[in-house]
Amino acid sequence: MNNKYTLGMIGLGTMGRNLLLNMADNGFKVTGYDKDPKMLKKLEEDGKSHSLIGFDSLEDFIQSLELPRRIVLLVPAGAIVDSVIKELVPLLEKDDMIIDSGNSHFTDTSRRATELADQGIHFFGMGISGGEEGARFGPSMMPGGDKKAYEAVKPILEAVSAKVNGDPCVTYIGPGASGHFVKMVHNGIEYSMMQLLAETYDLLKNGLGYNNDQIYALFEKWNNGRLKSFLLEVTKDIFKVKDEKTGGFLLDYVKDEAKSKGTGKWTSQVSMDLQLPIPTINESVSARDLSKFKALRVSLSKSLPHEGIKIEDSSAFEILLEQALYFAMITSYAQGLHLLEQASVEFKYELNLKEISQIWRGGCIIRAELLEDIYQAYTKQPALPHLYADESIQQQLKDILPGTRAVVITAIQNGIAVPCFASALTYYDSLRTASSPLNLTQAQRDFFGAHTFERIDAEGIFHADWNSKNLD
Ligand SMILES: NC(=O)C1=CN([C@@H]2O[C@H](COP(=O)(O)OP(=O)(O)OC[C@H]3O[C@@H](n4cnc5c(N)ncnc54)[C@H](OP(=O)(O)O)[C@@H]3O)[C@@H](O)[C@H]2O)C=CC1
Ligand SMILES: O=C(CO)[C@H](O)[C@H](O)COP(=O)(O)O
Repeated sequence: MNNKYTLGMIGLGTMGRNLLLNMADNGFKVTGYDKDPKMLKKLEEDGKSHSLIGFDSLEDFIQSLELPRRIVLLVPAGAIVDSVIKELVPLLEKDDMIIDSGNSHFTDTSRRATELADQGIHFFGMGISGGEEGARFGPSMMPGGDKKAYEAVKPILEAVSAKVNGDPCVTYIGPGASGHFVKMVHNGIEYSMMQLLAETYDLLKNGLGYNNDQIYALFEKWNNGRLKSFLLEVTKDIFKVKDEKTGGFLLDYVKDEAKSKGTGKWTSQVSMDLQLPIPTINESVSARDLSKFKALRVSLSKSLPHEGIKIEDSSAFEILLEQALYFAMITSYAQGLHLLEQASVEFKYELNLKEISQIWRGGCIIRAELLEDIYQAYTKQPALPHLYADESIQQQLKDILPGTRAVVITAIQNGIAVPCFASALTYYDSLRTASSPLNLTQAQRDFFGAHTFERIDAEGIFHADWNSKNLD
């Protein structure tokens, strides 16, 4: 009888431990390794009912796995992944598999896959989303790269993933580092949705003068409608939590400086490289970075004070704000999906946006009712050039556009910063404009740098002497 383990996890922190417990719940014979003995103890305590045990020796851990070995890494992204791989490789045999499930940068994943393939080891990058709860009870997973390696873990991944209408929230994403690329863009959308909820909070608190109980009630109402989503659900709950120290609301004592681990920034960086604009996601990255200038903000708030104008009709504004939030959520997904489409061409990822929207419907941080409509849009037209091109999305955008404009105008009049709301609206207006003013940009470039331009009435490349020509 084979007493070896089917799969081994390296890194038994928040994600690794919970994913391993989930695998054990689903009847898989699994084990883990962590360099921190406390993590092993915690795994064994939490996994008592499955007699789950871990190893504190990497050699023993590797020897305990059946061949070819299936090893999942859930360690912090970056240099740690390289150092774990370096330690692992001398202990592995040809055809063993390493699955990096952390938030690794996609270029690191490409490099590691190439280096390991040279040594006969199958490596693939797999984004995972859902946080602690998701890992424990059903995440969404985005595996890409070595298909043979994926096939070897597919039954395990399908069993532990979240399910929507019986469909597992995991699918083979595509070749190369596509799995990590898609997870990175997922996080870009996540940043944007989080910033939109923060701007909504600002408008309710500082525009309407709502207290935390009122905001909770409104978010709860919205979460029973088309805005229903994981992020709105957890955000609403934050408004209920009391601080043990002061007895007030904990949120009111949290410092307004947002941290980040890099995935949002990477999404913006690659969008610039691919010249595929995602301005609302970019604004959400900048908003976190701007928040870090707390001392400067405090000082400028004294020298540049602003008298806020209170919004009078709160009931009417609530309705408009719900529309604006929905508009900007659609736009956040639209930008992320557009970037995926471009990256698919550029990096030959063979991405299937229908399947990606399908596996995002459950388990992950950006899961939302709206993803069902998005999934339907890509089911109807797999080659949809942009989410805005879908008729049913267009109908929804038309209905909520006036409300969105009203909210952005009101915010600007009241001096409330709404970078993501404003940018979503401006993105929409830019994309629905057949004749943009960028003919002027081309003329300027040709004027000062002889950069040439194209004409709308003739083929070819042109240059003009703008200094003297046709002066009236
Ligand atoms: N937390 C989340 O919600 C999500 C996280 N991720 C990604 O998953 C990855 C893991 O995240 P998370 O579980 O939160 O991180 P944690 O820090 O909770 O867990 C990582 C674990 O790996 C251990 N570790 C570090 N170096 C080694 C090593 N050389 N050998 C063995 N074990 C090691 C750490 O030990 P020690 O602490 O002693 O260093 C720790 O126990 C990251 O890439 C993260 O970005 C992805 C989706 C969601
Ligand atoms: O991947 C995730 C969820 O999908 C993580 O929660 C993510 O690392 C959070 O990112 P950041 O720390 O930059 O806010």
